[in-house]
Amino acid sequence: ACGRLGVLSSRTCRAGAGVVVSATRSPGLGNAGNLREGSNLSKNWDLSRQIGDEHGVLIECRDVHKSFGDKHVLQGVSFKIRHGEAVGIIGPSGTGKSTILKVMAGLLAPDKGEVFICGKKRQGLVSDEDISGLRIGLVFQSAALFDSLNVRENVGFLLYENSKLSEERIGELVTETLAAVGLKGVEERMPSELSGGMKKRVALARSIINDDTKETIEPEALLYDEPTAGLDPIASTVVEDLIRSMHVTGKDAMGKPGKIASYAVVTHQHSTIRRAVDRLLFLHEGKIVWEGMTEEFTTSTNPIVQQFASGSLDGPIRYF
Ligand SMILES: Nc1ncnc2c1ncn2[C@@H]1O[C@H](COP(=O)(O)OP(=O)(O)OP(=O)(O)O)[C@@H](O)[C@H]1O
Repeated sequence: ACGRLGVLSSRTCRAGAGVVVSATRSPGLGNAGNLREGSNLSKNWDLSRQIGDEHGVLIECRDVHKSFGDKHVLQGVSFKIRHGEAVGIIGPSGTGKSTILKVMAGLLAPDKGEVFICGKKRQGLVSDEDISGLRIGLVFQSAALFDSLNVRENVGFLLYENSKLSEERIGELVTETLAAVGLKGVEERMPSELSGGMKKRVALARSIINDDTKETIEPEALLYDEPTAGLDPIASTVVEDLIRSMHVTGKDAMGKPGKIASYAVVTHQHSTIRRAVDRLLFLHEGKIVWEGMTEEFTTSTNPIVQQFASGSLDGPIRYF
């Protein structure tokens, strides 16, 4: 056991709610990417400057492979996420979307290929590295709150376990962070007393809370695994807007500027694609088969994208 709450091993404490990895800070850059589709994109971005350009790249996966037993899940996945980007990762079930998030977060090591964080090649897993520089938070699909801890202990978990802050200061930070995600007066509630949407917001608060006495404070990249799964349309909108509001381009529930430099969202929900992301990566059979801006998703002529966008049973994607 580790820390004041004493419920998990120290390794789990570090790699659990908010993953923190080593890297250096990088300068800002607007939305961009190695865009394979998109005739009218050049009016928005100087592509000749940005394609192949390493400037502003926070996370890069290069030819990443990952197998579980004889299942070759990731079969050469390559992409870049730049500073300022809001990226969606979509694709059929079981195609490896959660797996690539865990690889990016440093919770899973690729069998082959590399992950670069701000241009620096990651060696090993996040728990083996020093904590400094770019922080990557992973918000799990299930919200993954600890059932035996109340909201305050869940949100403050990493600080109770790993920081030297007083309990009083952690309590204040928890309240401030809950307010940033639009929650008030729920600190002493147990997870079982919250709705699904509230649980997701508590999980978001846990991934953005910071020890404000440390030099490197907030996570700069957040990875969300199906943040709106199982929510009704209105609760989904609340979470989608919250994700946007925490981005550098948005304002949080308290009207303060967002602090998250970039984020990636795995989702199956059209509303989340439309509302919370700007650029999409389509993963199918272990590879990125399409990249494009969100508005191109419904107009793409790529048969895989067309089938996925329409939900048709006819097309290259087969489940049975
Ligand atoms: N730790 C593991 N051990 C064994 N198999 C695994 C493990 N993690 C994932 N898999 C398998 O890898 C494949 C990809 O899983 P993953 O969760 O990444 O897919 P996904 O695209 O996120 O799916 P969904 O959209 O249904 O959530 C699945 O077949 C899954 O069963």
